[in-house]
Amino acid sequence: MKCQNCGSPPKIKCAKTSAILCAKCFLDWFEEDVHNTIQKTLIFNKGEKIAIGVSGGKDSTVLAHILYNLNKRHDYGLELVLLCIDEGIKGYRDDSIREVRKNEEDLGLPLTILSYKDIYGWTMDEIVAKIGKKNNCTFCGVFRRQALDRGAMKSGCVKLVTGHNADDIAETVLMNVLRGDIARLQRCANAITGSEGSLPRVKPLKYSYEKDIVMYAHHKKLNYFCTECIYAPNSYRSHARTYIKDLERERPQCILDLIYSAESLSLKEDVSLPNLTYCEKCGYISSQTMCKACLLLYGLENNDLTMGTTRKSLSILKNASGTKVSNDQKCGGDCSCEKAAVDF
Ligand SMILES: Nc1ncnc2c1ncn2[C@@H]1O[C@H](COP(=O)(O)OP(=O)(O)OP(=O)(O)O)[C@@H](O)[C@H]1O
Repeated sequence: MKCQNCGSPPKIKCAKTSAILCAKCFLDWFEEDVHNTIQKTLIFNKGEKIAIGVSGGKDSTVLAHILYNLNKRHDYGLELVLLCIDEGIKGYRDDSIREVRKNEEDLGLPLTILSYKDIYGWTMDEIVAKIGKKNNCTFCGVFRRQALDRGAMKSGCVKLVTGHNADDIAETVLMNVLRGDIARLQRCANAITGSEGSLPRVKPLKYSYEKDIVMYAHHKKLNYFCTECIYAPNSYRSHARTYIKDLERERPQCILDLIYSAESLSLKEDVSLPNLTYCEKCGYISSQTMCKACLLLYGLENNDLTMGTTRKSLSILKNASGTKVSNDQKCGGDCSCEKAAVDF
């Protein structure tokens, strides 16, 4: 067998295309594939300041390196900065932050680290000590989403880039189908998400397969942290992930097809979307009078250990604000393991 591109001894089978390539041709192909996504989806404009959300994991590490290289090679004209959120999870995030710092050194990009403790007054370790492991992913996802937004805005960035890959998005599509969440289903596969008032979030790896990302990191010898969050439960997402991995073994194209299916959807006119306003407490964009993070903090501070369940949140929100609330005030966020299939 030979590399299909240059005839050298082959090393890698691309998960996305099934092509057999040598390491060099694979690395070139992978970078150009991400470049094509960026070109096709028009996610950047020249001169923009962009925050890259870096957790120290493989996806965001690969994302930071590729964006850095493509920005120079193709003259995107972007000003790139790194943004890391420290959730306060000992034995997990403190270790991954060490990898983030290595990326900072390797790339020479400015890094900002913001902590839940500073923003919300609580670490995830403290939250879990209080509420247990059952709903902790809801807190983490909601808090991280806001923290990333706040961090990026504070640094003067106009967009936030995340390392969500094709597998992540296919899982989210499937979860939204299974939950019948049509509004999220329609937008969860977009390359740019985010509504008025919150920063646009972009996903340049949305068509990149997880297996190819791992191969890229391996052959580029990138440092990354690869331990699952110690608080991640047996979540709904992990079932979707297992199911898609099984399907992928039979037919690798299924990951892209799930994404294409969601991209092709359009909402019927009678599907109503929430109106956006600003949180009365903290001023963050919200579809209710109190944003999700303030609602969760309210529950924590008032010793309501059942907070995070939709019904309970709804009743607390009603009591706290005296206003009418809709079913949109569900748990949500960007944590990969939490039960809701949120758009990011
Ligand atoms: N603590 C964090 N700080 C900054 N960005 C984060 C953080 N956690 C997640 N993100 C962003 O959200 C994306 C998806 O989150 P996910 O939970 O899948 O990350 P991960 O599995 O910890 O790491 P990675 O996606 O980098 O492999 C990440 O690629 C990253 O861009």
